[in-house]
Amino acid sequence: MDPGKIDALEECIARAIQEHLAAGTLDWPQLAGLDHPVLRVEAFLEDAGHSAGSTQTKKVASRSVDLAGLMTPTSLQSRSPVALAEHESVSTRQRVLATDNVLEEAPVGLDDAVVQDQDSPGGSRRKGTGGLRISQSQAYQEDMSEHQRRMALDNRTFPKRRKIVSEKLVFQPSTLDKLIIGIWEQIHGTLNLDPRAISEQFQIAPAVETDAAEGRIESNGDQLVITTSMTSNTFSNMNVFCRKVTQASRVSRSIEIIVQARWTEFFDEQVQLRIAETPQVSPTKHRKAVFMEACQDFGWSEKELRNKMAIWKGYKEVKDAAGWVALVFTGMGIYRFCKYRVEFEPDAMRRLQNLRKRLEVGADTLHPNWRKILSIVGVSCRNEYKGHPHDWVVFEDGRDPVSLQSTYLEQDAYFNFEQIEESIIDERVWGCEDPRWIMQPQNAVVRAEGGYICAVCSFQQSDDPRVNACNCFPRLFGCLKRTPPPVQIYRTHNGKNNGLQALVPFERGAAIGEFVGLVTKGVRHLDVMDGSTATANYQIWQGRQGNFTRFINHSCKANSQLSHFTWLDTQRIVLVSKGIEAGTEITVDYGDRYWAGLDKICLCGESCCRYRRR
Ligand SMILES: C[S@@+](CC[C@H](N)C(=O)[O-])C[C@H]1O[C@@H](n2cnc3c(N)ncnc32)[C@H](O)[C@@H]1O
Repeated sequence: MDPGKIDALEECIARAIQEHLAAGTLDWPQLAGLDHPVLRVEAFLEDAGHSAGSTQTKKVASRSVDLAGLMTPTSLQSRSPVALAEHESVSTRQRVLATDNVLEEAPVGLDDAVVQDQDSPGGSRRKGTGGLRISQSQAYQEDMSEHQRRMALDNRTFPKRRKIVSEKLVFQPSTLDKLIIGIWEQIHGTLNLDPRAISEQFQIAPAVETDAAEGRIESNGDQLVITTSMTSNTFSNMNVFCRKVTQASRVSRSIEIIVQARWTEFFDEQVQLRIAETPQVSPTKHRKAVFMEACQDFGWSEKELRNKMAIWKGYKEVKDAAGWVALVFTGMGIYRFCKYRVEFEPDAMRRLQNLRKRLEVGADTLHPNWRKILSIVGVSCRNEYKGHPHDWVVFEDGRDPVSLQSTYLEQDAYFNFEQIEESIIDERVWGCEDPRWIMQPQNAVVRAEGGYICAVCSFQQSDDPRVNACNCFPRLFGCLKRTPPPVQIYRTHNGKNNGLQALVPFERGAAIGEFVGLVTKGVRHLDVMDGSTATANYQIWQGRQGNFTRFINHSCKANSQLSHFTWLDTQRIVLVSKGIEAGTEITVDYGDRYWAGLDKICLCGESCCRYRRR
């Protein structure tokens, strides 16, 4: 089919539907019995082609027509007061959408069908005029309560990927900051601490002769020689092998550090034991004797061991403050941190202490086997935190995390929240259709071959990483397996209940996650995200299902933004960073409509706050 012709036809069909319905008010008495009749009109265009089996069907129009707005005064008269009240509120609501001009195409039918007659006394007489355009009239007093709690998207372009010079980040991140960020990155990384995987890794790592299907790794004297040809099969084997070796070396780094920290404890215990046995000898002498014994066993010089011990002592101090979890998941930063000891002051240690439980939440939920590695140093402990990392609410002051559910039970005894990765379509509302579907002209040709072109970068999109070339949001679409991002739900200290905190920095333009929930419609007086395409208006409700984006608070000077992005012809709402520092609260601007008439005041604390007063 010629895409140009289809577009023209689509236009005609849509106009024909509109004109037909706009031709006059509906005088169907049967409508009177319904509270809020909505007619859904869908049009499909089929090109049967010349040969059998080449039929192509294409949806060209999808409209929801609010029949309430097209009813004549006669049919309205016979309706109940409740229905009339509903009718009033619907008309007001739709006007709000129209005047805000948020929807490119609001549900048709009502806005121009019911207009205020300015000439009549009191201005309240209604007249049916038909017509399906979005009203520009502002004559109605808006009923703010009708559209409050509805978040709007920021339709400006995505934040550009450049690093902003932060007001606070005048200095480079301190070594402690680097250490902490390194730990969070490991926790949210691919470290595999499953004992079976570890033993497999350790079998392959020291195995000098490993026969990958076509590649071969052999020992040549004291060198490793890798003979392999770069065919895709061999490359794939090499990828697996390289990943295993890298994993093994990361795991062995974790083991090395926990063993060295534990050895330091053994050393001190040994000194204490000797002092207890022969108290007449001075502690310094005992210490020296134990030290010399160790030098001999290690085969190292005094200087060598002394230097190493200084660093290992640092490991132990980090462990005493932040727990074993900090050592198991530590990045390379710990060596520098312990070697130079520039930040080993009480404040830093307190900061690490306050992180301990939070790190454990991340490690227990993302790496349920991590504690097993501690058996190497004779420590046994069970996981404390089960489920999803975002099933827990953490505290900045180091208090024990609490279950997410427990933080809402007071307001809602039946509160529960299912963590989901992809939005769920509310079938009662949409049947088996996804209202987020977008017909992108540039995909008219490639779609027939199963392809999709990104409207932003013009490269091909695919869930298969080998085919995908769109790199707009690689963390979310097309490239990597999605894992929970390094963020935690935490208890805010300024009355906003829970909020979302960034554990690592998110550079400007980076996607943090997708706003997912139940894709529905018609939710009122609850927090929802309004979304719209050219053919449908929908809402995403996160009341019972969703992800961490459900817990983002508003700020009048937000550090992230919710924007549209079309992935595989389906509109997605993506949380994009505007430049976020590690340890700060992630915020978005809910927009005016959310706060309009809402019985709450904004606690963002910014000098530019727009909703400080009711
Ligand atoms: C989407 S929820 C965000 C998570 C919420 N704080 C919670 O604990 O579930 C939106 C609600 O959070 C609160 N909130 C978010 N931002 C706020 C702000 N800047 N000032 C006051 N309350 C805020 C309001 O109660 C608002 O209705």
